Amino acid sequence: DFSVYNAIMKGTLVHCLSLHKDDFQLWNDAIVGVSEKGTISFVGNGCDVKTLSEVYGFSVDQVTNLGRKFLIPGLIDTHLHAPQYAFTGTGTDLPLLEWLNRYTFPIESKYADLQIAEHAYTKAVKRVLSLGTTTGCYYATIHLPATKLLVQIINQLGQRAYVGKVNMDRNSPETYVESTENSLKDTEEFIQYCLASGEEGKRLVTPIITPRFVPSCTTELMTGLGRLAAQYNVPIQSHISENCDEVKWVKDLHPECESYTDVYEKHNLLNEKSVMAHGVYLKDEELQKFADAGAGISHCPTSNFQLASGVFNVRNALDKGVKVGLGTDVAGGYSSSMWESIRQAMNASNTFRFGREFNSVGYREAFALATVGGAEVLGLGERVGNFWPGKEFDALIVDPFVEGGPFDVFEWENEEQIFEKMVMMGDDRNIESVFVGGKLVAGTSKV
Ligand SMILES: Nc1nc2[nH]cnc2c(=O)[nH]1
Ligand SMILES: [Zn+2]
Repeated sequence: DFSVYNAIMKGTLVHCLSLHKDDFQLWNDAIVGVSEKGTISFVGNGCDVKTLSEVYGFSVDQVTNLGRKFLIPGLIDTHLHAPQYAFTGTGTDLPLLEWLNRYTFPIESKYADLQIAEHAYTKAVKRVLSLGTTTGCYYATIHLPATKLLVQIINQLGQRAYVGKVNMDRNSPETYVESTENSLKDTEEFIQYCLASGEEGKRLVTPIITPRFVPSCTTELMTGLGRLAAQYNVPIQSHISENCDEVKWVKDLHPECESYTDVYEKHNLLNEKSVMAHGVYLKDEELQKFADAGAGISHCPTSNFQLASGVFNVRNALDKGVKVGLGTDVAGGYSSSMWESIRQAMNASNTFRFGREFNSVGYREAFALATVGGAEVLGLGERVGNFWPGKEFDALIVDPFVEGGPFDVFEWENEEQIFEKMVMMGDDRNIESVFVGGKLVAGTSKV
């Protein structure tokens, strides 16, 4: 029965089975079968099409030949702020706490207006999809209606996502703050709204509990959020130890806690479903708590450099057994592109190598962090991140040879060098197709 396949594609497949260096695979002339349901049926390497077609029951003329184009997993942005997309690339002059008050809170407060929200959220989601981000873990704002609207927009545009209504009931401007009671009530309504938007396993959007960060949330609010997370069995995201002044502030606010990590832990906000952004200043004991809890870190190097926050040591976190993915942290980060995050993750790791021996993160590993790493951090390791049969076909067709593209390829270069050029210099001009769950949702081929 040939109709069980949605597509059969032949091209150069590049993916990572895990973060381990031996699990990077680049296969010329690989063949991937995509089922009717949008999942990966099979992956063939080094076999001739005829034999494969007999084994898997497709006809040879069903095969789309991608030539020397690459087939790679979609990129996973484990931390971005949808409302901040509007001012991405500006406000690059201040450190975190000043940046929040001066640029971020005034912009986010505008999302009380649904027209502004619709316009900006549509632009934001379209942009990241076209750059190859097939899964995004989003912060919205404190506003329930606009956050529901973000869910609708993501569903319409066909991206896979985690979306959080932001919670803030202290240390926030008068124009951008909520009462503890409303914060919890709106969060619960938002969770129910998302969960009702489709069946488990088929839904594109998952609700995520989103205390902005410790300074923005009272103990009472954090306790309530921890309870909601457990009651609805939903993931949790926040920020942690991003900046020195922030860490000091949290210490002053919570003298009863041993560490920043301890604050989240004591409020039941640190578990295997938690994604904490940054973690630049986490002590080894805190990283150990992350590893023990199964909590993940979203490493956002572009943001860490832009806000002059500091440099996260990915190698150390990985050595301690902590799950790590990459994020853009737009607009703390000046780029919505996960390709930029990959490059900045390499730069960040290279800073630990200045003048000494250090096993820094190379391009293969950074690519792994942006795919399988992100999937693990979001608890989606069984569903996305690479081309393992049975997983969702969340994938990109990348054309390194595109006319007018951002780099040139020379005839003596091999496939891996070409792929490395894509990782280091490629952009949306090279991204021909973006698939989520087997459905074409963006790319230059989609007009
Ligand atoms: N980078 C970043 N850090 C934060 N900490 C609390 N809020 C934010 C935010 O919006 N961006
Ligand atoms: Zn952030």
